[in-house]
Amino acid sequence: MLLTLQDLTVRRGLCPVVEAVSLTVAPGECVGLIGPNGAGKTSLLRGALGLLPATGHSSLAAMTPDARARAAAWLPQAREIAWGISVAHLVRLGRTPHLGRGLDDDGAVTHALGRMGLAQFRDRTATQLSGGEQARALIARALAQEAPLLLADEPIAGLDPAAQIATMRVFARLAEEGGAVIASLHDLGLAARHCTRLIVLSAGRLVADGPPRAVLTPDLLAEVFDIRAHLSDTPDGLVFQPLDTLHHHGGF
Ligand SMILES: Nc1ncnc2c1ncn2[C@@H]1O[C@H](COP(=O)(O)OP(=O)(O)OP(=O)(O)O)[C@@H](O)[C@H]1O
Repeated sequence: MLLTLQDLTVRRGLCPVVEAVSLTVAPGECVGLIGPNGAGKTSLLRGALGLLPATGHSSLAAMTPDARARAAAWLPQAREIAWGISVAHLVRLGRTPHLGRGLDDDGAVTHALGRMGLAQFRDRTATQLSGGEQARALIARALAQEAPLLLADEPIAGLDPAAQIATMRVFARLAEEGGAVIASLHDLGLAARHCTRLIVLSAGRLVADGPPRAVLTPDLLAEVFDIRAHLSDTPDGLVFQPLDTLHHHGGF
């Protein structure tokens, strides 16, 4: 297993915002972590990494920082790049856990830039990229780490449609190559099409876990997301379109 969580509970202040979550993630899985705003997705990812205090067990949080940096790459939600360094230099920072180990760091940087369609940007100053380009550069930095597991918090937010699809395909490919990805996502259509498995959080609890077709039922969409949606199997895969809010939870 690349990740094991047992009864992971994360508190912010006195309130548990993630409650007794248990799950395992195996090589080959591209997992979409879904749930409404405030459901606890970021808290779960950060708790699993040991970046937030948590009770219960996380196999990653239990590792030494060096071992963890080789076991898992982390793409946080904040996308701002503060340093006026080249894109290649930024992506190379992802190699930090491996430096001095005689690995092909230049090759890993070039490969990660290529995967994110940034080869022509490698010598540009990172702070002079557009918001979406900066987001792709930060994904490339996480890819350059070449860890078996990637945890990504809303990785496709702010990307144009082509870049969103391409990024989800990169994640699916990582899983096919024997790694695993856990990405928090709000776009349920892309989650349904590209993930092998969806994990649903609602008010800090894991309420569904399985293949997209089994998880995205009308009842779950109504109960957890407060929406009605169209779902159909097509030659292009599962197509999901939100149609309306149900206002069970009051709407705005
Ligand atoms: N620093 C904090 N102090 C207290 N409560 C917090 C803090 N950060 C987050 N919370 C609360 O914890 C809960 C879970 O937040 P979290 O960011 O994990 O949700 P999320 O599912 O990632 O949401 P979103 O989709 O909006 O990013 C929310 O109710 C939020 O208000």
